[in-house]
Amino acid sequence: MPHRILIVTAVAAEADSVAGGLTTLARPGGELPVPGGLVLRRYATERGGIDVLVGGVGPAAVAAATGAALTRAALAAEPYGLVVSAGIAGGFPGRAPLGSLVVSDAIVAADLGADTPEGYVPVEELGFGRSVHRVPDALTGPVAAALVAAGLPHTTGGVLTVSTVTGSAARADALAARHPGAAAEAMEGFGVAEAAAAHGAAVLELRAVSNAVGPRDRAAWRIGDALTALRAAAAALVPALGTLKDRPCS
Ligand SMILES: O=C(O)c1cccc(C(=O)CC[C@H]2O[C@@H](n3cnc4c(=O)[nH]cnc43)[C@H](O)[C@@H]2O)c1
Repeated sequence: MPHRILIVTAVAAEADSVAGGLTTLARPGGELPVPGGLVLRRYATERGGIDVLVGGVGPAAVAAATGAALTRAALAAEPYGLVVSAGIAGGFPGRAPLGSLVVSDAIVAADLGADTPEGYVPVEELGFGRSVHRVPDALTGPVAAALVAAGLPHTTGGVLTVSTVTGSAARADALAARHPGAAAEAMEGFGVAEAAAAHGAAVLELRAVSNAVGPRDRAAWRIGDALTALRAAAAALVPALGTLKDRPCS
């Protein structure tokens, strides 16, 4: 069975960057509707197909969209082996500078738990659910190597999924202390990961840093630079994506 990959972004600008990078090596294969008013943009490579989906902002919207795309693929007997959550993100200062890339070694729901007088308690400690998808080295390693080969600055680390963008130093410090391996925060990775895991697909998160995690400073955002980096990463990854083994996260 050919290797099939689904790349999920939150918004169209991110999907445009990914598509721009893919088309340096992959052939456009048209568009396909997905139930729920979604559209897949399709690309063909020598090793299999890559589909790009705009799944919406936030973990709930993107999980629903990713689930719809995965279900369509399963019903069509063309399941995805790998799902990639891609887009812009906030980078933790000192770990992921503006314009650089982050490859996930873990995808973490940073606020899926309970606040208690003793502090935050993740769902695992409450006795239900999970808040972490660990990404195997077999996925993270080749992707990071492809970015190195293309000369693209990157960090390998945890990517936090939040429902509220961090806007204060106190919140940034609390997240960094609770998740010392975190390199970036965004709003979709965990939703994509939950949908992928439900279908037995491997999952990876790839982020380009548009802003620092910390006090809100809209003037300091570098969304254009991040979208340019995302495009370069997509181009660099086409050969690597086709060689990755399908390994679900743990
Ligand atoms: O209004 C603000 O202060 C603000 C700051 C950063 C980002 C936003 C967004 O609405 C973008 C959300 C969108 O982009 C991803 N993203 C980018 N930077 C971050 C971040 O620092 N923390 C969380 N998400 C971020 C996210 O995945 C969404 O798709 C607003």
